[in-house]
Amino acid sequence: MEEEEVAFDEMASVQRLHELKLIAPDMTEQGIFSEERIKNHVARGAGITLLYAPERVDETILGELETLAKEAGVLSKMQRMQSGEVMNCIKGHQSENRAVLHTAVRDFFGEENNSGPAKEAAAMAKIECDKLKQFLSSIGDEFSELFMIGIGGSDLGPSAIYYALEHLLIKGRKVHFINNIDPDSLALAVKGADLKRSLAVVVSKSGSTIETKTNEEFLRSKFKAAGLDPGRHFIAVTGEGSEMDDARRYLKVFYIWDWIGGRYSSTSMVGGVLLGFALGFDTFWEFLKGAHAMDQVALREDIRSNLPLMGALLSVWNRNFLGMATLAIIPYAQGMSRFPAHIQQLSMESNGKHIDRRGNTVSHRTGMVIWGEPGTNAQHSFFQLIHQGTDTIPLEFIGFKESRFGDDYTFEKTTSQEKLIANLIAQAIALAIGQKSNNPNREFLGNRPSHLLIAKRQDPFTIGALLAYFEHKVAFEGFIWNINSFDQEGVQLGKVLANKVLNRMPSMKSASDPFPVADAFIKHFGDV
Ligand SMILES: O=P(O)(O)OC[C@H]1O[C@](O)(CO)[C@@H](O)[C@@H]1O
Repeated sequence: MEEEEVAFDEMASVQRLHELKLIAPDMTEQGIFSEERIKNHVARGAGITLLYAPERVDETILGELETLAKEAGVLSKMQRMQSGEVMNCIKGHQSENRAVLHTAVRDFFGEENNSGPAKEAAAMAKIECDKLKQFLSSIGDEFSELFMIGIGGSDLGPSAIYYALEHLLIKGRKVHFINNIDPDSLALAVKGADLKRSLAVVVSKSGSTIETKTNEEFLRSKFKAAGLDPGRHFIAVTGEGSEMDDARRYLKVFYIWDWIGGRYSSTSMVGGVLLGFALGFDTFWEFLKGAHAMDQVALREDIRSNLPLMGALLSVWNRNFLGMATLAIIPYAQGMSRFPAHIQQLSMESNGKHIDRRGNTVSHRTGMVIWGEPGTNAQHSFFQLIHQGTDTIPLEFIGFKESRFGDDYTFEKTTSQEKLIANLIAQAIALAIGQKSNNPNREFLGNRPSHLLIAKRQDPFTIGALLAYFEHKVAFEGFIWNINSFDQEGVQLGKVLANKVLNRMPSMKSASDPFPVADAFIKHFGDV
């Protein structure tokens, strides 16, 4: 059997980990959360420190998790993925059969250890970067606003990154995100916008997503109504050869290719046009550098210093052995407020699978439900359930030592930034060690695991590294579970049915009910 075919439940390490879960360390034991433990549970790379002392692991468990990583051959899979092998496939069944090369679109920074498909992909991506640089300098100050139209992977990552780096917004520039098919999004965005000085970037890898197409036409109609030629304002980012690949309709067309999955595409032109326009090309370049630095970390053979692999192993431990179904991503940084939504798509669209890489139904759990909100706000809303509810919810905290603007205030001897980070640390400790009390209402059971991703500041390099950390963490989880993390067949059925319902709607309209929702519902069920 090939290395990549090892079924999760058949690995010897998996059997041993099932035994070890029964003796997982009790974090509420006095003295367990020692300085030595904290020092021994740290990994550093690409400017990020991963602190995982609050997880329910000890040396024996970590050793066995390392064996699991080796048995599943995850490092060789990561290497093969980054060098352009076809990793997006289901053997013996029709599937996308593609390379997975999002790492190539940021592989310009020196190591150049790639050859073959990865090298070719990097060269194609570099041409798009050069095109972008040239385009941005050619428009000068002609445009001050940008509408970004796209949905899912063509929106979530770029907008999450934009908000994380918004403090670097070029003076006088403004961006609007239009994703939902809800017409109110667009109606609100164009209110007060100066269309004469606006660009619109339409992002769709397939070039055929109905929400994006509709919003594009809707926005074009606004430009036309203002007496403007959309062809002088609209830019496309799309798959080469897609129906949007039409230079006559756009001021400029930028390309992505089928070897970049939508949710893994933020470092391609999918994020590039928006980030370059809003923050400047050099900022975008620094962001790519950070992502590339984490790509290198993901190849580290020493598992304890491979941050995304360690993150994946901890999640697999919590998911498959300690039985946890969800994971909360809690950034202690308001600018990161859209990051949980991006990681949610990245992880749930990738690892929401119940078949393995041969099409067999798996006998183990796969992707977790991902959700989250920034702290400290989250503490004042749903943390009660995390502390004292009946489900154990692991957490992935993100924090920065410095604030973005450096504009802070000392109140009662500490700054706001210090209060923010103190809260993060306090939550991780409180959730792990709990609190004993004679009053059951004041008792905290503890043993609620978490780990912390800490960096100096929210700069472009760090945000790139954090993005790539999650991309690789998700891929490593998929490698361990032996599933294909790179397709998304599950979202197709809904799209097909929505079109059927839409096609029927006109014939069902009547004077008394121009929007026959209930009838459409009944008719459709009747047909199934
Ligand atoms: O970039 P496109 O082709 O418009 O797709 C948008 C999104 O829709 C999906 O295909 C899911 O419907 C995502 O995977 C993708 O990120």
